[in-house]
Amino acid sequence: MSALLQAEGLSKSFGGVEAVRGVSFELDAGRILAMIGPNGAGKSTCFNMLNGQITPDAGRVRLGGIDITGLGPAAVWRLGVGRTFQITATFASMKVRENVQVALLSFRRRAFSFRGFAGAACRGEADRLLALTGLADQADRPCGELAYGDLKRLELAVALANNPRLLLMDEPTAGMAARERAALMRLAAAVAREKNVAVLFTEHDMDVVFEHADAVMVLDRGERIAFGTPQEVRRDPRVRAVYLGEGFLYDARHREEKPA
Ligand SMILES: Nc1ncnc2c1ncn2[C@@H]1O[C@H](COP(=O)(O)OP(=O)(O)OP(=O)(O)O)[C@@H](O)[C@H]1O
Repeated sequence: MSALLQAEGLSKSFGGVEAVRGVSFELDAGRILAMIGPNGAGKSTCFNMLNGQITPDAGRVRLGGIDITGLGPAAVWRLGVGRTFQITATFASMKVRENVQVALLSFRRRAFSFRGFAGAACRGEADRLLALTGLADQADRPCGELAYGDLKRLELAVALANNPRLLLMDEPTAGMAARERAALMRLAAAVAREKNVAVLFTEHDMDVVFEHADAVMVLDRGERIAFGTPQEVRRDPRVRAVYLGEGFLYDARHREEKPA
């Protein structure tokens, strides 16, 4: 059986800059893939080609065997690609539950009005998503009052509203304290397994990457330079060269990797 997500030879240039060059990879349902690389490696451009924000110059993207290359973000979202953003994207004045309801209504193409928000629409389903993401007891609070970690959970609940088969998470733990980071990624991993959702995330925190990803893809200057299990990638000489001098290969959790 073919993989849920198949990216084949993706390329994109901006003027003279080749942001992504011939990147291919596959991702199965229920698996978690981290995409890492130094600043400017092409991670965001790759992400944007997967969710339809950018049309590749070359290459194809297939989801469940269907070619989605060149479709816009709304069409890609409808086909089952959810996305969380680096900057939290919720409506501050609305309640937590209402934010999820709006996402659910939007997916069902049902009309809603901000002034006369019905309150009852999709309420049960919204509450199920809030329970799944550990926010049941915050459902009636305005989003503007939430702690940052809870806002990120809410983003995850909103991203799950279209029942995605693939979830794209752009630096999901940016700005969070270490304990919160681990909790959010444990949650994302649990959701991936429970709902058989494939997760692709970009991340600068290597502890998060090595602890939560099933596989890691490394980009450098637009090219894929490594793909494998966290252990394989950590040992890869090209990856080591790219990250030379950065502590992540030798951090406290992987003492066995520390050079003598
Ligand atoms: N819209 C754009 N116009 C011009 N150049 C761009 C555009 N988007 C990206 N680039 C360039 O393409 C290259 C790859 O950028 P991209 O943002 O994809 O990298 P990244 O790995 O996500 O970086 P970071 O970790 O800093 O977010 C960079 O050289 C960047 O300057």
